[in-house]
Amino acid sequence: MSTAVLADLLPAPTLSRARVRDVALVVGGAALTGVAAQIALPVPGSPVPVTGQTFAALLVGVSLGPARALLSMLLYAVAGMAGMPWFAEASAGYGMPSFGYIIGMTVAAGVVGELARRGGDRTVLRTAGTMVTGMAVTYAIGVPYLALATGMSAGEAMAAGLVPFLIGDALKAVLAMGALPAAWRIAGRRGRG
Ligand SMILES: O=C(O)CCCC[C@@H]1SC[C@@H]2NC(=O)N[C@@H]21
Repeated sequence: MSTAVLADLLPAPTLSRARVRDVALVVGGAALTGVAAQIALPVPGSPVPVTGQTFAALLVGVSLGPARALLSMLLYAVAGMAGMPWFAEASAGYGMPSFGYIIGMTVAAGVVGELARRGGDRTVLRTAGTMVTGMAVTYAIGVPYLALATGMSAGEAMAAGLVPFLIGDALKAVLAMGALPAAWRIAGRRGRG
C-alpha cells in the first residue's frame, strides 16, 4: 500500500518546482533537528541529555517520507560530523558517546517515513505505533553504542541511556499523536475545500 505523506501536499506543479521543494524540505528538516537539539537538559549521572532532537527527527521522518527524511538526517549527521555545531548543546564531531543516537535517529527517520507512507500517521493509534517504533530503533542503536563507547555494562547503559528518557519520550509521542492526525484532518478539509 502506498499513500502520500504530509510533504506531498505542498503544491509543486512542475518537476523542477518539485525538486526545489524537496531540497528545501531536506535542508529544512536538518535545520529543524539542529535547532531542536539545542533544547537540551543534562541528566545527572548520564553523558546523554534530554533533547528535542528525537521529536524533530521523527517528525521529519513522518512528514517527509522515507527518501527525503533519510537524506535530511544524513545531511544533519554528516554536517555535524564535519563541524557544524548543531548536535546537542552546540556540539559537533563524532567522538561523543551519544553519537550512536544520531545514527539511530537517522535510521529511525527512514523507518517512520516508510510507515507514514503506508498511512502510519493517519490515526492516533497508528501514530502511537509509528512513534514507538522510531524510538525503539533510535535506542536499539544508541544504547549499545553508549555501552561500547564508555565501557558501561548493558544494565548501566540502559540505566543511563534509556530509562531517564522514557517519560519525555512518552510526552513526545502524545504530542505527535495529537498533531499528525490533526494535520491530516485539516488537509482533508482543505482538499474538499
Ligand atoms: O549528542 C547528541 O547530539 C545526541 C543526543 C541524543 C539524545 C538522546 S536521543 C534519545 C533520548 N531522548 C532524549 O531526549 N535524549 C536521548
